[in-house]
Amino acid sequence: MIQVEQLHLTFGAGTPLENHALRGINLSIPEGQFVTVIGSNGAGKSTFLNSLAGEVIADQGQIFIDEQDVTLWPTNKRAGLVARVFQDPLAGTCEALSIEENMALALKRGQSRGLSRSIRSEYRELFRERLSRLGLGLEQRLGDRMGLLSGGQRQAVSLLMATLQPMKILLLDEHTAALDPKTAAFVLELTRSIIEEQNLTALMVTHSMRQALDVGDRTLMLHEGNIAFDVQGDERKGLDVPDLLALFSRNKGEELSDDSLLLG
Ligand SMILES: Nc1ncnc2c1ncn2[C@@H]1O[C@H](COP(=O)(O)OP(=O)(O)OP(=O)(O)O)[C@@H](O)[C@H]1O
Repeated sequence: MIQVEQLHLTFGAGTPLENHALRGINLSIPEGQFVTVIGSNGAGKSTFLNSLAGEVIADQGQIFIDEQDVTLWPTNKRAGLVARVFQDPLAGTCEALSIEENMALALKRGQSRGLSRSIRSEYRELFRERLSRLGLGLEQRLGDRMGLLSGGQRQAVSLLMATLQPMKILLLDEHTAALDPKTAAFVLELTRSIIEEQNLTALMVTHSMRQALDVGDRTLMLHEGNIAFDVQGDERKGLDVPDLLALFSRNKGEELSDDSLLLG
């Protein structure tokens, strides 16, 4: 469960480059809900995810995860609660390390213990079991360097790594955008099944309005650092891309000028 109250964040406050990126976001997401997040370039989507992950700390407002006030917690303290997968398949893994070393690091996320002691036979079995569900044969390649894997294989492993240890909140920042359509569909289906199996609360940023409606339980649109609309349940069912555009115009009193949102 995520509760966000009056969240504000300004970059470069008091300088000529001052940018009020988050402007009083209020949001409540129940446990197990899968929320898709859309919005034009610069709307504040990544900044919002960064604030949930603890990578940036809000200037005002509060964030609660499972009723704990995590507003001032740094990233490492939130590691047992929040995990992320980024757009760039290279971002979530270390290419010089093997698949099993990467997975061992993921298992130790937020802890200070070293890597060498962590790869034990019991973990290998767990890694093999998780990798085998991908159907990519990676369970036979535990010792291969991550750098040998394709972008889609790496992104699938990143997703497994993010969800390897118990956690509550999964943040996906356009994690399929750099993949070809077939691989993107595979990673998206994997995402869906992991979220469902582990009953995770998830936010997925996408630049495709179509994908935002096809996936998950609820769709939010951010605009200029705040929520322009928020649809779920019966209201969301049956909505099409033009309906989202109309919803935006109705709520904000302006037309959406960013065509990139219609992609996909
Ligand atoms: N570290 C930073 N320092 C200064 N300004 C920043 C920083 N990070 C983001 N911003 C600014 O905050 C605003 C929101 O950026 P953010 O990256 O959250 O947008 P976004 O909705 O994710 O956009 P995109 O779809 O282009 O990724 C933008 O104006 C951006 O330039």
